[in-house]
Amino acid sequence: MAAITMAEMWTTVGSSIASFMFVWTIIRQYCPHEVRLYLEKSMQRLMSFFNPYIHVNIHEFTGTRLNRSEAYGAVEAYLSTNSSKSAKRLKLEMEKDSKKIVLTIDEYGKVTDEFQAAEISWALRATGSPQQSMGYRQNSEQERRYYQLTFHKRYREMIAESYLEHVIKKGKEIRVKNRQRKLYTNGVTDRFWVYPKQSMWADVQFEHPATFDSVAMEPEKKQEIIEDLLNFSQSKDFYARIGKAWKRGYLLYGPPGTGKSTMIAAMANLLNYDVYDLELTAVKDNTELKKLLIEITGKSIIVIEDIDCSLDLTGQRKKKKTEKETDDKNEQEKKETKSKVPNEESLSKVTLSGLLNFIDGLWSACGGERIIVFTTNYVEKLDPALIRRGRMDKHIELSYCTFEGFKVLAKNYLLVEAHPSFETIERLMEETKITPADVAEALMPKSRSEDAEKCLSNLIQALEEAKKEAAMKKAEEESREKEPAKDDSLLQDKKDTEEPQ
Ligand SMILES: Nc1ncnc2c1ncn2[C@@H]1O[C@H](COP(=O)(O)OP(=O)(O)OP(=O)(O)O)[C@@H](O)[C@H]1O
Ligand SMILES: [Mg+2]
Repeated sequence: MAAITMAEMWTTVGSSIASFMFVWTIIRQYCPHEVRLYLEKSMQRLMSFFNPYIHVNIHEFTGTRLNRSEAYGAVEAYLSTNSSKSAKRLKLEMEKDSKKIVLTIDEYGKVTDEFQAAEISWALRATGSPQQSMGYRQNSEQERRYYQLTFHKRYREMIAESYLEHVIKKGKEIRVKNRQRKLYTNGVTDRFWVYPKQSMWADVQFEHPATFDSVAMEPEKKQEIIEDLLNFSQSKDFYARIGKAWKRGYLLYGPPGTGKSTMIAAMANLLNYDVYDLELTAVKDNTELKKLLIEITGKSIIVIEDIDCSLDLTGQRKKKKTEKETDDKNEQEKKETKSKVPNEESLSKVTLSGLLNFIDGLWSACGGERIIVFTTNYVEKLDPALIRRGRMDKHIELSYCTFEGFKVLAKNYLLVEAHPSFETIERLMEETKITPADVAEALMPKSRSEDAEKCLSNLIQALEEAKKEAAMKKAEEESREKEPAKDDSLLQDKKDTEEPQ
């Protein structure tokens, strides 16, 4: 009797489910969109009464904002790392400003995640009607996508307190890693005055291939710089604790061709930062400098190349003090800078104080996580205030090529780590000065037939020529030094012979 009742009961349940499904299908197909939404919501409410699972929705667009929500973007990036392993419905995306293609779950696709032994599931859903969706323009009728996070209610606290933070943090990191980095320049500022709403910076994709592996310098020094940079990029909390803006200044100095610009590219590639190449001579005045600064985002390197030639920043303070100094000295100074600074006065009114404010004034703290790099060939010409620690925190000298530096270049250019000619090269490098740029040029195969052997002999030849040239220069200088003495002695002789008369 009981068995018959059970069978009957299951039949009744089965047929009720079937009729419900039938009615639901009719509703989905024929009911107006608003009615369907209303019924769906009511159903969800009813189900959630018995359901131990909690849902959290992260919408692509919130309120009236036309921009995608940051949280949605972060979740999407986070899910792109594990969804390809477990989800069955995937979609391929390539966001604007992203250099990578990403696979994320497609609409109605699902993916599971594990965190502190809790099983969490993610799904991509959409409300509204897809037919009416028009790109990013939103209204209540259009399709709105959202990620739905589902977990058991016993994990409520853990999810709210740590899991969501973990997802957003990881997602942001992935987005930063995947984004296409930019190289900005202010060389075309005129367009700002024509179209005031446009950015003062023009940009191109940053694609410099230099890395610290390709920079020729002593391994210990290189390691120290890498650690310094990595330490800076991970020290947000430290800077907040000590009450200092999250930025760091590097002064790279040394003769031309020793790798200053190469190192900046390597820094940007190491930290995944954008590069803002600031052309000071194209900045009209201090106000414009401030405007440029405000537009610079975080995770960026601001570069001012050849700071000694950019403007007469070296002299402006001193000029006031030394007005009474002899005209000769001023003439000499003018001659020294003239060749490097064409029409500087007519181009820019940026002052030293404007630049000092740019580096560490109140405005410099907007944005955070910035590195400022100055490069110069003549560190001694710079105003001490400009390069004092706190402004330029780390001074790095890039100098002539050492044997260690050569070994890096030989490995990169020729794939050679040891060779009988290395001994000669080491000896010659101790005897003469050669820039890494010259070494790199000598090691570069000039035709397909040039092998490592030939390139190394090219370098030996270049070193020998540099040695001869240096010897000749030295001899010339010595003879020039002796000449006045010779003249003096001739004069003395003449005097001696004239005196008895
Ligand atoms: N330390 C280095 N390691 C690797 N390559 C280098 C190094 N120095 C120079 N080079 C090579 O020489 C070329 C010129 O170097 P770079 O432009 O970095 O020199 P620089 O110090 O910025 O010179 P300048 O003072 O004239 O601007 C680069 O393209 C690079 O190939
Ligand atoms: Mg350079």
